Amino acid sequence: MPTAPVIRSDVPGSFARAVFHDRHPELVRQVLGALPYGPVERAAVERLLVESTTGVLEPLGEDAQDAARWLEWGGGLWGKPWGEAPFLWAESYFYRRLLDATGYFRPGAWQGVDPFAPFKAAELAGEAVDEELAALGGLDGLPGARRAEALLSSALWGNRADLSFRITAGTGGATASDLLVDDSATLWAELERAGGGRVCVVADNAGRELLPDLVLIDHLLSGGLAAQVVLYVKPQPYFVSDATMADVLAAVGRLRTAPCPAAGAVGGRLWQAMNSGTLVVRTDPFFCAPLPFHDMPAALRGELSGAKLTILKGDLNYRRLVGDRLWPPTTPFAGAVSHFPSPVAALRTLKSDVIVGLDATTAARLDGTGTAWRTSGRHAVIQVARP
Ligand SMILES: O=P(O)(O)OC[C@@]1(O)O[C@H](CO)[C@@H](O)[C@@H]1O
Repeated sequence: MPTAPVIRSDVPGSFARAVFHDRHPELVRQVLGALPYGPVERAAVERLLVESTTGVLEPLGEDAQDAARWLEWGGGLWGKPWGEAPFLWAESYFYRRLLDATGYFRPGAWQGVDPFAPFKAAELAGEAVDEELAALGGLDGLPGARRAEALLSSALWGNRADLSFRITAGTGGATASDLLVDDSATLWAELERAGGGRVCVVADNAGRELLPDLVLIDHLLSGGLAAQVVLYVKPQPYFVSDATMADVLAAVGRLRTAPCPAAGAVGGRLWQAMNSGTLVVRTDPFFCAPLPFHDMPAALRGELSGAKLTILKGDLNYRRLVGDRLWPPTTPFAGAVSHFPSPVAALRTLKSDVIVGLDATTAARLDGTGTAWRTSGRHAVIQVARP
C-alpha cells in the first residue's frame, strides 16, 4: 500500500493548524465557562493552551495511571513543538492533558467530572431532539427498506449533528449530492449475507449522533440483521463530544422517556437488549489512543475479527481507520482499510483533510468548487470493504 505524508499541525494555513490555534482557544473558553472550575484547574487549562500552541510536548506526570503508556506512545516526540507531532497524535494528547488539567483523574472533587458534560446535557435535553424523536413515529409507516434507509441516513448525518429523521422526507438536512460515496447497498448486503452474527459499532459523538446510532442498532437487532451488537464507546471524555458509557445511559434514558411512543419503544427494547446481552457496551483504552487502527492491540483485534461487520462512525474514527495522511482522494478505500480485522463500514461526514475512495471525476469536481469541501461537514461518505 503506497503511503502519503502524515498530517501535522505546523503547516501555516492548514486545517490542522487552525484546530490548535483557533478552535482550541475557543474550546478552552467554553469549557472554563461551562463549569465553575477553581483557580488551580483554570490555571492548568490555560497553561495547556499555551504549551500546545507555543511550547513543546511535556509528558504526563509520573503519577498518571497511563504515564508509561503515553511515554511509549510519544517516543521521539517529547520536547518537540506540538506541531511536529502527527496531528492525530497531538490532538489526542491535547484532550488527554485537558482531562488532567481539569482534575478528571486527580483524587478530589473534580475526579470523574466530564468537562464536556454541560454541552452534552444541553444537546440531549434540547428541543431539536424532541422534534427528531417525534419524527421517529413517522417512520413506522414506511416500507421496511425505506425505514432502513432513513435510519442509516440519520445515523450518517447525525455525525454532522444536524440530524433529522425527516431527511428521508427530503424536507431538510442533506441532499443526495452531499453524499460522495454511497455503499449503503453493500452495507445492507453484508448484513444480510451473514444474518444473525455479531455486528460491532464504534461510536463517535454522544447526544444527537448517538441517538440515531442507537435507533439503528435497535433496527439491526429487531430485524434479525444482528444476533448481537457490541457498541464500543470511549473509556473517558475525548474530543468534546465523544460518547462514554454515561452518554449511552443518558441517550437510552432519553429514548425510554420520550413522549413519542415509537421512541419509547426503541428505548425499552434497547434496555432489554442490554439486560439480555444482545446489546453489549464495551470500551478499550485504545479508543483514546493517539494511533491509527492499524496499530490496534491484539486483544481488540481479536474481539473485532469475529464481527460480521464493524461500523465506524464519524470523522475521527475515519482518520484512524484509513490513516491520518494526505492520501490522494482516489486512493482505494479497500486498500486503505485492508488491515482491519473484519468487514468494515465507515459512516462519516467530512470534517478533516483525510479522504480516500473518491472517483477522479468527483474529486476534480470538488476541488473545482474552491470550497473547503474536506472540512466543512457538508459532505459525507458511506464506504464499505471486506478486507
Ligand atoms: O469524530 P467527529 O466528532 O466526527 O469529528 C472530530 C473532528 O472532526 O473534530 C476535529 C476538529 O475539531 C477533527 O480533527 C476531528 O476529526
